[in-house]
Amino acid sequence: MSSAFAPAGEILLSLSQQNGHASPHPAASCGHGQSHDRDAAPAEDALISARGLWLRRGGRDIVAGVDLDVRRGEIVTLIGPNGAGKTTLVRLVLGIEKPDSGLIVRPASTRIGYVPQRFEVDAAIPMTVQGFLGLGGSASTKEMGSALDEVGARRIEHQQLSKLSGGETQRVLIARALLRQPNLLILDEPASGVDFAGEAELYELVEKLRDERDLGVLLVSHDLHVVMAKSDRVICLNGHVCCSGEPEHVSQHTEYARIFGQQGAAALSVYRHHHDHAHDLTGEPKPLGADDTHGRGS
Ligand SMILES: Nc1ncnc2c1ncn2[C@@H]1O[C@H](COP(=O)(O)OP(=O)(O)OP(=O)(O)O)[C@@H](O)[C@H]1O
Repeated sequence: MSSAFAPAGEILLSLSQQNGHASPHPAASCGHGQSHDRDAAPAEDALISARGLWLRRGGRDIVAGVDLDVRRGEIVTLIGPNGAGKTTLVRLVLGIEKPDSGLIVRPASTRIGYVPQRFEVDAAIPMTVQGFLGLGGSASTKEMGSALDEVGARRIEHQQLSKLSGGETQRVLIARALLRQPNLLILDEPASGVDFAGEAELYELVEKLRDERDLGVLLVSHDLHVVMAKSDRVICLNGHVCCSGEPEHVSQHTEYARIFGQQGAAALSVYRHHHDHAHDLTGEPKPLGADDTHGRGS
């Protein structure tokens, strides 16, 4: 295995192909806005770029020839069936896992805030939300309060972590990620363990943070309705990239239809028909406002 590191931490990892990998999976070229050309240069304006990532474990390719770019101000969502390699791809992007081959470029200016898929709280260890946010000691009480304000969780500042609901826990984890002042937020299934209404609210929150902070967002989600409503680009993964691009394009791709069937087709139409109103967090209709720049409603 060979590796090359560029100055100033720009190229995190560049490995030549190993383990007898052939060329990228043939289905990884659907031409829906995401490049899958092994020779394509990483995007210059991306917060993070990956080219030709491969990870092989237990005799099979878990991530096979995947390209990825996330830029400021866009929400990119990874979808795919269980075991498709979504979390593994996130781990590769974060540098937690090392690919067998491929290239990951992260400019020195990129600051990542990460919200993990699972977070176990040991009820035997007493810790308030504020105490948790203060772990590591770099944030002031004011900064912690302000991050909790931003995620709509100020009122639980002094509650025990172990007593929080799923949605509250996710908000606290997002607040913790914001304390790093990220320009790239990576969330692995932020709505797992959250009910339907809470899920919609969480994605509203992610969209609000993207808008207000001009963040790039890389999201893993199973909820196709929300994905299709909130994402600027979708990457449908099944080891390799089945298809990718704007939600409309992805929804018309045969691989997407094969994986998600009727449920997948319905997911887009629910959100992308023309409409003259939006809905608030309680589901009540409201007029389209100036902030409904994406024209998304229900
Ligand atoms: N270190 C490893 N060794 C062997 N297999 C692994 C390893 N890491 C992940 N896998 C396998 O790779 C596959 C992809 O896992 P991953 O968690 O990335 O999928 P996912 O798309 O996030 O799934 P889910 O939607 O269920 O969360 C799974 O079958 C998993 O068991």
